[in-house]
Order: sequence, then C-alpha cells, then structure tokens
Amino acid sequence: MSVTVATLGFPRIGPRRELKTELEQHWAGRSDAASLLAAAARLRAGNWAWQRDRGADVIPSNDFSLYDHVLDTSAMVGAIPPVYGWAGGPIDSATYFAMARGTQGEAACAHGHAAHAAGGVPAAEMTKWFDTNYHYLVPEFSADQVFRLSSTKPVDEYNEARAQGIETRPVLLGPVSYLLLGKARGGDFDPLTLLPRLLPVYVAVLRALADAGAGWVQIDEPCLVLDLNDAARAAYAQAYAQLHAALDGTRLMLTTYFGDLGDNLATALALPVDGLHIDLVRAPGQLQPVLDGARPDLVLSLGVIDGRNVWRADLHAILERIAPAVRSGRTLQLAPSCSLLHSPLDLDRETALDEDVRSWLAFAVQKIGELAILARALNTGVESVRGELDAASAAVASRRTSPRINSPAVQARVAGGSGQAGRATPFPVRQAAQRAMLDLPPFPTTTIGSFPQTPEVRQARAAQARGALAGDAYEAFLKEEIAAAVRWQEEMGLDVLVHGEFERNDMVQYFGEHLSGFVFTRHGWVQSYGSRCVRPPIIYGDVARPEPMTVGWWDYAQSLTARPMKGMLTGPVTILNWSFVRDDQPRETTCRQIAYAIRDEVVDLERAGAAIIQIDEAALREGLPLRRRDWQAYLDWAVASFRIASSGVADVTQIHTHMCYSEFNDIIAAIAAMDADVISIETARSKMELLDAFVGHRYPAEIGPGVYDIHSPREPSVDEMVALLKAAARRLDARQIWVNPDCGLKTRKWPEVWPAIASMVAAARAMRAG
Ligand SMILES: Nc1nc2c(c(=O)[nH]1)N[C@@H](CNc1ccc(C(=O)N[C@@H](CCC(=O)N[C@@H](CCC(=O)N[C@@H](CCC(=O)O)C(=O)O)C(=O)O)C(=O)O)cc1)CN2
Ligand code: MET
Ligand SMILES: [Zn+2]
Repeated sequence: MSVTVATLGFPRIGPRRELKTELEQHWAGRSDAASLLAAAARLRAGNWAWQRDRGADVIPSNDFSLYDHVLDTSAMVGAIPPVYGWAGGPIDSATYFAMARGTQGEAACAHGHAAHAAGGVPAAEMTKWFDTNYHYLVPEFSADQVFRLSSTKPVDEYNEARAQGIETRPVLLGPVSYLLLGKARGGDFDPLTLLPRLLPVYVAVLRALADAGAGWVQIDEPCLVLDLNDAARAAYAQAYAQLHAALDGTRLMLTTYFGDLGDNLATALALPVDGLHIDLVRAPGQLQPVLDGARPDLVLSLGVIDGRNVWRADLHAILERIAPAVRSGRTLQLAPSCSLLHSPLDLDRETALDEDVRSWLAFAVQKIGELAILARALNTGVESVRGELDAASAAVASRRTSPRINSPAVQARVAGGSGQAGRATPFPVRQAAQRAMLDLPPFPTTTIGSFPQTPEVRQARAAQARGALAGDAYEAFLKEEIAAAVRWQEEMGLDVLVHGEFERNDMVQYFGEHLSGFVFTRHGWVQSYGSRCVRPPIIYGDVARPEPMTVGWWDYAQSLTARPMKGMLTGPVTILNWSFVRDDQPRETTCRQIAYAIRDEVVDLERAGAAIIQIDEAALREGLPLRRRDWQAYLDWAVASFRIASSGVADVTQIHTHMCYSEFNDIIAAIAAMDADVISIETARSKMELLDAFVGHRYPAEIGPGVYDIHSPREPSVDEMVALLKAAARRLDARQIWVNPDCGLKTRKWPEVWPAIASMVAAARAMRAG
C-alpha cells in the first residue's frame, strides 16, 4: 500500500488577498452576492489545482470559508441566535455576514442600545482559535436549541471540485469540538448536553456527502488535545458511536492538531473511525503510543510538516522519526501538522527576500512539495529523491550554523539575566514619586495608542514603499497627522496623550522591521479574522535593536504639547506570539532577547524625557499553552521578559501595559507579577465584571478598565460610561482608576472617534465632580 500525501486545509485569502478585496467591496455595497460567490469559486478552483499540482493526493474541500469555518458550521446546523431574525431555510449571505460583523441599522434607539437600532444587530462574539492568531465566531446556544440542516455548502463544494476533475475529502468541524467551542446563552447549561440533538444533522450531512460520492470525510476534533473532563470524553464516545452506526460506507479521518492527545489518547483510539491524524510537530512523542494502541486497520495520518511555522523541514530527520510507523505496515498518509490556513501561501512570490533566508523557508505550497518528496522516498526508495532530501537537510544545517543567526553579544546579555528582578522599589514607593511628578487629576483620561488608520495613511505608506513618495515627504505627512492628533487631544481635554501610531503598519510588524534578527515578506499574509490579515515577521536570528525605533516620533509629538505624551511600545511576549519564531532554540530564549531590545528602547525614551511609557502585551494570554500543566512555565518566562523590558527606568517613570480580549481570572497572579504601574484592559462589553479578578486578588496598581467598546462603530453615551466608571469605583479605590477605551482606535473612523472621546472625557469629569 503506497503512502499518500494529504492536506488538511489550505489558505483561503488568495495570493493577492483577493478574498479580502472581494469581501470589502461587497460589504461596501459595490458588488452583489453573486459576484462575491463567483470570486470565491475562482479562489477555490485555484487552491485545488495548486494542491494537486504540488503533489497532494488527498485534497480537502469545504475548508474554504467566506469568513470563518466555525461560523460556517453554525450555519450548517442552523444555530442562528434569534436576534438575527432568521426564519429557517438556507442561510443567506446577509444573515451570515450579520453574524460575522453585526449590522448598523438606520439609527440607534433612544437608549443607544445597538441591538435596538432599526435593523441593527451586534456581531457574534469572536475569540482566539486555540493558540493561533486566527479568530473564530463563538457559537451561541439556547437551552431549547433546535438544530437542523441549513446549508448545502459541504456538498456543493465537493461537487464543485469534482466538476473540475478533482476528487476531494470534505472537511467538517466535528460535533464535539463544535459544542465545546461554543457557549450557552445565559451560561446556565452545558452545551455538550445538546449533542443528541446535534448528531442527526451531522448524520444528514455525512449521508449527503456519501450520496454525492465522497468516500472519506475529514472530521476535525482539535479539542481532543485539550484538558477534558469525563463528560467531554463520554461525549466523544457517544458521538462517534452514533455516527458510525448511521454511516454506511463513508469513512472518517478524525483529525487532531496543535498538541498531544496525552490523557485523551485512549478516548481517541477507542472511537470507531477509519483514520486518525496526529500532530507530530508539536507532539512527536505521541507516535509510539499511537502505534502501540491503535487498531491495526486504523489509517494513520502523520502530521510531520509544521503547519504553524515557516521553516523548511529536515526531510531525512522526518524519515527517521516515522520509520517505526513505516515498519508497522499500517496504511499511512503524510500531512502537515494542521491545516495550512495558518501558513503564508507561496514563497515563490517573495523575490525580494534575502537569498540565504529564502533557502531556509517553506510556505503552504512548498510544504506540500516537501510532503510529496517524503512520500516518494517511501514509495520508490530514498535513492529516487536523494538530491531533494540532501538539499533539505543542507538547508536546515545552513540555518543552524549560519553566522548570521548568531550574535555573541546578545547571547551573553541573555545569559547574564540582568533586569529580571524587576523595578528597584515596590509599587507604592513608585506611585508616590509618579504622582508628585505627573500631578494628574483623579480619573485621568488617555487612549490606548493608535488612531484611525485612514485610507490616506495606508496609501501614503504604500506609495512610500513603492518609491512613489519620497522618505522625507512621507515623514512630513506623518508629522502632519501627529500634529493634528495632538491638537484635537488637547482640545478634547485628554490628560495623557499619544502620538497615534500613524507610522506603524502593524504593532508587531513595525517593531520587527526595526530589529535585527527579523525578516519580512511582501505577500506573506495570514488570515486573522474575516477580511483582516497580518504579515507576521519571521524571527530567524538573535534579536537586537540597532538604533532607536520610536524615540524620534515620540520626541516630535512631545514637542507639540506640555501634557505628558506616552511612549508607545509593543512588549516582547506579544512580538514573539505574533511572529514566526526560530525553532532552533527555546521560545523563551528568543523572548528574552526581544525583551532586552525593548528595554533599550524604554531606556532611550526615558532619557529623551518620556515620563510615561506603555508596553503593550495584547497577546500575553493567547500564548498560554493549551494544557494547564504547562501554564506556569510559560507565565514564568513571559513575566520575566516583561520585567526585563520594563525595569530599566527610574521610580518616577510610569510604566503602563495594555491587554485586550483577555480573560484574567486564571492568570491574575502573573499579571500582578508583571508589576506595571498602570494596566489598561478590555471591560466595556463585560460591564466591569472582568475587574472582579483584580479586586479578588487585591491588585495594588492602577487600572484603566475600558469604557468604550472600540470593536463596535456605535458611539457610547456619557451616561453609559459614567455608569461603567461607577461600577469600577464600587470595586476599586477611586484613585486607582484611569479612564480609557478598551483598545486602540486604528480600525475606527475619525467621525466615530471624536464624539466618543469627547463623551469619555465628559464622563471622567462627571466622576471627578462626584
Ligand atoms: N499582528 C497583529 N495581530 C493581531 C492584532 C494586531 O493589531 N496585530 N490585533 C488583533 C485583531 N487582529 C487584527 C488583525 C489585522 C488587522 C488589520 O487591520 N489588518 C490590515 C493590514 C494591516 C497592515 O499590515 N497594513 C499595512 C499594509 C496595508 C495594505 O494593505 N497595503 C496595500 C496598499 C495600501 C492601500 O492602498 O490601501 C498593499 O500593500 O497592497 C499598512 O498599513 O501599511 C488588513 O487586513 O487590512 C486588524 C486587527 C489580534 N491580532
Ligand atoms: C491589540 S492591542 C493594541 C495596542 C496598540 N497600542 C493600539 O492602540 O493599537
Ligand atoms: Zn488592545
């Protein structure tokens, strides 16, 4: 039996972010649903052809999505919350996008409730997909939830590929993971109790796929790599027994990824499925236990090529590692560790990349090529691909030994470990010094950093990048933007100002572009949510900061005002978690290197006169390992890195940090250990409930609980914000409280920002007046 190559999923956005363009055209009312769907079909056709041509034997369908595959699953099973007014029948694109993005409605109701606006509905909640920077729309269930088959998408896309001459293996998000990723409206029941009602819909979909001719279906159950309780394990057994009983002929490839099956291994191996995919990049150690425990006829899909990173693989080493599986005589597939959704698309387009670095990389289409070489080695002998295998190993060796990745000075500094002990004095001492120095009113007002990234700002940057706008003209343009932003902040009466981050394409990419040890792609976009993408920097070598990155912009902004201008930096943990990271040393070491680079910038900002410096750690929580037993080790080095970055300054210099999308209860001790003087957090939507963690822990420092939900275009009223501040003041000492939005304002428009900030300042003044 020959070894085959499978892909579990492919990037959706297209080589030129066509999906982004088409979606945004459609949302702006400049194209109709039919032309959007036609463009999506062209992208799918291209993706299938690409995978076939690079050597994939088992090609997925239904991995494409117009917005998100979890939302697609909700549409498939008809889990549409009543607020969207869905009347049954196939789900139309207006309902689908209303769930994805909310709708504006014609006018807000008298009370300002978004949901009451005529026709306006809020978007479904969005959250992180496991430990990636991809976000999914959280399914929301009612206790009397009814599920019914409401979409033919899986079958349609299977048929579409077939019409193109490509036989595919349709992908579904499995029923147990789907329920586990969702939440109960009102929070008063366990979504898993809905499983018996959900399964008939899955049976119907699987039957429809079988009728269409699909021999195999890929069913994703990534929750099998999480800490599960007995009820969840029982749900797996129940779900797959029932699907198995109902199926006749269709075979299931159960896919797990992002980690080790660990204590769920026995559960997974007992399921009556025909194949099992395991992640051997994150968890190489699980190969042997799986070989030992799996039924002899279970097809094994070995996730040997890293779907979460960009490095070319050492193919000889992989062949050695999977030799026991080959010797076992089982039917094998070779696959990426997870869907290629999280990988940039095509390295061939990166013609401007440094040649050395380029030879070390593989993006989605190159990864399929790597799998094809491995399969040939197994099917026709190592000699038949000797040249390719040797070249791969040589590329890996060249990266490991390149003088370009090594900086003895940086390594020595990290080994020295200075700075992790943190600030010289405890918080109360610093607080007194800072209060005397800054002389701020109670309930001081500020913003999180970025102001709207208008089309003009983006176009100026793009023009500068392609040489159509001279460097000094670009700088002059940015200074104009900063000056205007400083003027209106003063007019609004904000107490602590920001320069607006107009010079930054992205809060991580910008810093990577100024640090050594990083490289950048031109086209290496990865979907973050919907039409929003990021180009994660690639960290290939030791990290250092050759020269100041932000001091010039800060200095200019401060020169325009007598009020304190915040220095604005991204923290080491966030830079790490939103980059592709070298895999030849522990992430912890790379993080500490970044921490020293940021420390240098912090010290330079202080020297230039900054009294307040904000170090954002937006991604600290998402880097949390998927298994609880691994949390503490991560938090220890993450906190140590923040302390290194932030502790090079005097007592009077006030260090702020910012975190968004965070659930703080379970990591509050680590947040306290970061020892920032002020933390701003997202709380507007949760009505200050998030603050309870800080209260319970007697968090000593100052807190800016966000009072303005910047993810919504709706303008908050003064009363609403006063009510939120009063809720905060019931929980905290009034002198602990700062007044700010939930997050940066880069995705908002100026006409939304002006009135919202004016109201926010008015709310702070009302609080001061008592
Ligand atoms: N890295 C990262 N991860 C994050 C966040 C974040 O801010 N950064 N925030 C959270 C939510 N995620 C988000 C992710 C992306 C965007 C976002 O707005 N992305 C932009 C791209 C940002 C960017 O890099 N912009 C560049 C490039 C812009 C661009 O598309 N330029 C055009 C031409 C410019 C034009 O004519 O408009 C081109 O190069 O072709 C710039 O501003 O310079 C987008 O998809 O549109 C927002 C939130 C969580 N994860
Ligand atoms: C995603 S956190 C964003 C923090 C950054 N300073 C900003 O305002 O955009
Ligand atoms: Zn934020």
